[in-house]
Amino acid sequence: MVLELNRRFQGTPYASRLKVVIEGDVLKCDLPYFDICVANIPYKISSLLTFKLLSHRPVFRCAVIMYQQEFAMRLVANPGDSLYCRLSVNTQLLARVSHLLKVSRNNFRPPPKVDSSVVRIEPRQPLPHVSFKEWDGLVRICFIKKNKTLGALFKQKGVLTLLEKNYKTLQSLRLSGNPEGIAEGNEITSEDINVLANLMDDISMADGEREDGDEDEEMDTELSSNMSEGSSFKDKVMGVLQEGDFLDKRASKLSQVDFLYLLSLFNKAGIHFS
Ligand SMILES: C[S@+](CC[C@H](N)C(=O)[O-])C[C@H]1O[C@@H](n2cnc3c(N)ncnc32)[C@H](O)[C@@H]1O
Repeated sequence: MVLELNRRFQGTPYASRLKVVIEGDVLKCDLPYFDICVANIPYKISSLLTFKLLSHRPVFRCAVIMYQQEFAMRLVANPGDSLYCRLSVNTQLLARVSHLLKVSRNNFRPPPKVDSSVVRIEPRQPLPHVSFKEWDGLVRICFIKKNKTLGALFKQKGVLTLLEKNYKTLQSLRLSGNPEGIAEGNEITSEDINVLANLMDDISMADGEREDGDEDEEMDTELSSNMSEGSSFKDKVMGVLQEGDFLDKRASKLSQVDFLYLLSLFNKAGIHFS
């Protein structure tokens, strides 16, 4: 991995530090200030390294990284694309990502088993004002099955039980006058992004293949509920979706702005995801 400092240092005593070489595990070492990162990375650390870079402060200008092609296509996927997933939404919250070029496995001797792609990552400046835990909590639910309507997803007992538990906890914190425990929509912090890096750890290359799996049924059984049909909390959740015209929408087609709007509607109704 090559980290490059700004060209304005050229001709100054700092010129010898224009490029930095650090020996060590990139996931464990502290990275210095840098403007540009160019890297051909081991693909198994794709998520962790990407979110480590995105949590680095001060924010870098640009990273050009080679990934396994399917991972790269998921990073840059747009709403409606078949590979659009939680990884795309979370990365694009923090950065503008663009696909630069495909690199066939036949460009290497011996050829590896997979094709590659080079992607450019430019962190957003400023970062959006959102609690990342809240954001990812919402996105996680919406992508349990990305082609299912949000109305159907949020009706699941497991989802309602989880949200009602958060809701009641926050209500009692408010009543007990302990607002510190209450999650507010605030500026994204590097702590938030570290949370993200850990969450992303379980977004494996197989994530896209899970879209028609049984995760929603798993949630139903894992989080058993006493909630009766037509309970007032369920009505509250459905009311939020209706207010934003989200009942018949599907995560596979929602943009960043849609997710931010939906999160703001839930939070306004006192419903939180973390
Ligand atoms: C240039 S190769 C690219 C390999 C190819 N993209 C792949 O995934 O098989 C990656 C280089 O990163 C090094 N490497 C592996 N894990 C690392 C880590 N955690 N920190 C720093 N370098 C690492 C390897 O020794 C290797 O030289």
